Amino acid sequence: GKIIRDVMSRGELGIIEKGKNDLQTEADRSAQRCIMASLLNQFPTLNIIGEEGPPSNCEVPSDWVVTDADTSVLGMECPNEYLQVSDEDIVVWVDPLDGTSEYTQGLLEHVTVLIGISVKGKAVGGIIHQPYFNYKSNDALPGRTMWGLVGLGVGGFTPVDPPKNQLIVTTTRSHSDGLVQKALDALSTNEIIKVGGAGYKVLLLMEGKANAYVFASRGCKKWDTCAPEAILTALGGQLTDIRGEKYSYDKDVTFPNVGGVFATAKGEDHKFLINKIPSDIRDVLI
Ligand SMILES: Nc1ncnc2c1ncn2[C@@H]1O[C@H](COP(=O)(O)O)[C@@H](O)[C@H]1OP(=O)(O)O
Ligand SMILES: [Mg+2]
Ligand SMILES: [Mg+2]
Ligand SMILES: [Mg+2]
Repeated sequence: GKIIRDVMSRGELGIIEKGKNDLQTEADRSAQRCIMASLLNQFPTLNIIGEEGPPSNCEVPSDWVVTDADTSVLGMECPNEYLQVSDEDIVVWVDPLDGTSEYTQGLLEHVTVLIGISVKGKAVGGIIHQPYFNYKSNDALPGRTMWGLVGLGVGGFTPVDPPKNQLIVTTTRSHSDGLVQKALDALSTNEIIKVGGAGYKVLLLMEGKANAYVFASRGCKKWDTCAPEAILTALGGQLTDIRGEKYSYDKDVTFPNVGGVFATAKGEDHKFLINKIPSDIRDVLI
C-alpha cells in the first residue's frame, strides 16, 4: 500500500497500455514485485500467479521484503479442513493493484491490493488491502487490511448486513458495454453504484452498501475474484459467474472469467437474482 501511495505522490505513474482499456502503472509493477518477493522469500516453492506476469525479476530493495506477520491472526485455530493441505494444492492469486483505471484518474478509494489463496481450486483465503482508506482524514493512518478464511471468519473490518427490501447493485464504471447494461436492466434495480475494481465492489457488499455485484463481461480475471470471493464466502455471501457456476482457481485454469461475475451479499438469494438474467444474455458469456 505504501509503494502504491509513494508512486502516486511522486507523480510519475509510468503508464503502459497492455491492451484496450487495460493499463499498467509503475505502482502495479512495483507492488507485484514486493508481494512476489515477500511470499517467495518465505515459501520458495509456492505457486503464485500475478496479474503483471511471472516473477522474473524479484530483485527488490531489501525494505520491500515483508517478513513480519499478523500475530493476532496466527494465534487463531486453523480449521481442521486445512491441516492436511500440501503445497501443491495451493495457488496464490495476486492482483497488486485492482482498479488501475481509477488509480490513474485519482479515484483512490476504489484501489485495492488483492491476494487470494486457493486450495484444490477453491477460493478459501483472501486479503484485501485498501491503501487509501481514510486518506482524507488527518487523524488516522491511511489504509486498512481485511482478511477472510472460509471456515474461520473475517477480520479487519466490521461487516454490515445488506440493505433490506431493495436491490442495490454495484457494477463497473470503466469497462461497461451493451451486454453489461442489458444484464443490469433485467434486474430492475432500485439503485446502481458504479465504482472501480472487483475488490472495492465486494467491500460494498460486505459493508452494507449493496446487495449484489453484477458484471456481464469477460473482463475480470482469476486474480480479480479469488481474494474477494474467499472473503465474501467466509462471511456467508457468494461469488459465481452469471449462470451461478463457481470458478476454479487451480494452477492450470485460464485467466479470464469468461462467464462474468455475479456476487451477492450474505443473506441474499443468489439463485433467485441470477434467474432474473435472461438466458440470451447468459448464453453469450460461455
Ligand atoms: N476489459 C478489461 N480489461 C482489463 N481488466 C479488466 C477489464 N474489465 C475488468 N478488468 C479488471 O477487473 C477489475 C474490475 O473491473 P471494473 O473496475 O471494470 O468493474 C478492473 O479494475 C480490472 O482489474 P485491474 O484494475 O487490476 O486491471
Ligand atoms: Mg490490470
Ligand atoms: Mg484487478
Ligand atoms: Mg490489477
